[in-house]
Amino acid sequence: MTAPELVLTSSEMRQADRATIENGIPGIELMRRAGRAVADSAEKLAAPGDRIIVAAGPGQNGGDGFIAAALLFDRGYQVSLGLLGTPDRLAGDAAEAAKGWYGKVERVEDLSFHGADLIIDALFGTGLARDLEGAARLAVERMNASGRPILAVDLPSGIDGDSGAVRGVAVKATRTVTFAVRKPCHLLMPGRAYCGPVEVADIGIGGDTLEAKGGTLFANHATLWTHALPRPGLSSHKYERGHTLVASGGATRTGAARLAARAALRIGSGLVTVASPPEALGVNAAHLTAIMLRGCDGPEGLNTMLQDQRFNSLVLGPALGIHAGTRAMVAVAVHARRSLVLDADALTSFEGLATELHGAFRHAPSVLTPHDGEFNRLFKGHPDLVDPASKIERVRRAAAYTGAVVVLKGADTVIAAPDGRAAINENGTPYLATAGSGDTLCGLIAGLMAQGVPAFEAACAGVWIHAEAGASFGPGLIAEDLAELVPGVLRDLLR
Ligand SMILES: NC(=O)C1=CN([C@@H]2O[C@H](COP(=O)(O)OP(=O)(O)OC[C@H]3O[C@@H](n4cnc5c(N)ncnc54)[C@H](OP(=O)(O)O)[C@@H]3O)[C@@H](O)[C@H]2O)[C@@H](O)CC1
Ligand SMILES: Nc1ncnc2c1ncn2[C@@H]1O[C@H](COP(=O)(O)OP(=O)(O)O)[C@@H](O)[C@H]1O
Ligand SMILES: [K+]
Repeated sequence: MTAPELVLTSSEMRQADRATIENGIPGIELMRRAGRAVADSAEKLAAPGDRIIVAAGPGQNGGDGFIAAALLFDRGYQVSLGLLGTPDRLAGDAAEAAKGWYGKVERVEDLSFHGADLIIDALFGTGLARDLEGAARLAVERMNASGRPILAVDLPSGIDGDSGAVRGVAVKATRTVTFAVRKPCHLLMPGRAYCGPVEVADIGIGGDTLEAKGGTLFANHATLWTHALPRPGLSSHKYERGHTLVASGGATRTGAARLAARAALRIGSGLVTVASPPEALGVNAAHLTAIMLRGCDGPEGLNTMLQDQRFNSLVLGPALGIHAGTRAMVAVAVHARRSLVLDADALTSFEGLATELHGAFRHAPSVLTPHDGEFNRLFKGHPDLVDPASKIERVRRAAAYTGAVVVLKGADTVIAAPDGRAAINENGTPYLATAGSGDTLCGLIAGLMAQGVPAFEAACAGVWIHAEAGASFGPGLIAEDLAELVPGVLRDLLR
């Protein structure tokens, strides 16, 4: 089976780099391999003899640029190179690499990018330390304005490697070639949108080293969780496949719960029940067939229902109402120690009250699924959770704080577990931004947990399957479609 795809932060990558050097591959050799990968990648974007302009920065990213420039010159291209700063500032391997470039070292300010068939952006990589200003900023703006194809070395200059944020201004790359593994900025927004297709070049940093220095952050693909997906055996009966309970809102707010319930059933929960306030029983009954329905009056009603141990997975939040009653229902669910997914109103009801959720979810598999707005409302007053620039860091901290797996939704949904594991999702589509889409996601995750899938794997699988279903449909997608598309996605996964 293919291993999960590791993603390393800038500092983890530096450690892997150092360990590789200590194990006997000199830094300059790693840089030569990186530069060769850049040259090889450039050839895919250029025609023989094309004019290639390299913009090199003052660090090792610039060093990669010098190596690539020399190789491309040897391969018959017309190559010019401009440096940001002066050659005497180059140090270490970058200074060594610069010695292999026999052409003129121009000032990056003097380069005319309009004349290029291809630009190689080797200004900054993982060492970017602050916003771009002055000559650096101007160089990036001029590259972008040229309209010429740009190959980014490691990452587009101006993008923060760990957060994917734009530090003032950033190169809009046509393609990016990175080394050993992808970095967070290749998957997180807005960085992902600046990279173009990302090529990962093997420069001889071993899998064991990458695993040892990273090992907790992944791209969210099936390789991460497919082993945990339920596969019913020949003699399985529905009671072995779990019973998901979804709490419904009042008479005019019932659709969200039914969307979640339908998704839980489609993902394989053996039974699904909607727990409905008495006044909404009629509306719910008119719309449910395979899904069961029970009257449930607030927190006490939920408490009574949960005496039945067969309800092993719960969804609370979609259209439940923002008030103390919802908080009380969450308390009942937490006390009952069932698998739990909390979304929407169940999260917003704790606005400003996040301390009540501190460590609350440690004792049972639990998943919180906020979007940015819900996340910021829930954790406002906790700058350590809302302020970090990196979405991965925010989600990891929220997971550690609450004891739940946290799914921070968006175009770059990040899933993190209290133990530090995290995954970034990238197979979504903007068509998923439609009313009720999040409710469906809750149901998928709860339905997987009902079948015994651990919380982190259930959250990662739920997010991926949800996104895959949405992407397979495309324009015109509405939330009702999503659950119906799940069987097709599952069929491919379980094949
Ligand atoms: N890891 C690996 O396995 C391998 C890594 N390799 C390559 O190394 C790259 C990382 O190299 P790196 O650490 O030297 O950092 P890099 O991105 O060149 O930038 C640092 C320089 O920029 C400067 N600077 C920073 N911000 C600035 C700003 N806003 N405006 C202006 N200046 C600014 C900063 O100067 P200072 O902050 O000191 O003023 C420093 O001089 C990596 O991306 C990959 O391409 C490969 O060669 C081989 C294998
Ligand atoms: N641009 C996008 N690309 C990919 N997925 C997206 C995008 N925008 C939203 N989504 C996904 O759509 C879903 C929307 O959920 P949510 O915001 O809770 O909506 P609702 O409350 O209407 O159900 C989330 O799973 C989110 O990750
Ligand atoms: K770069």
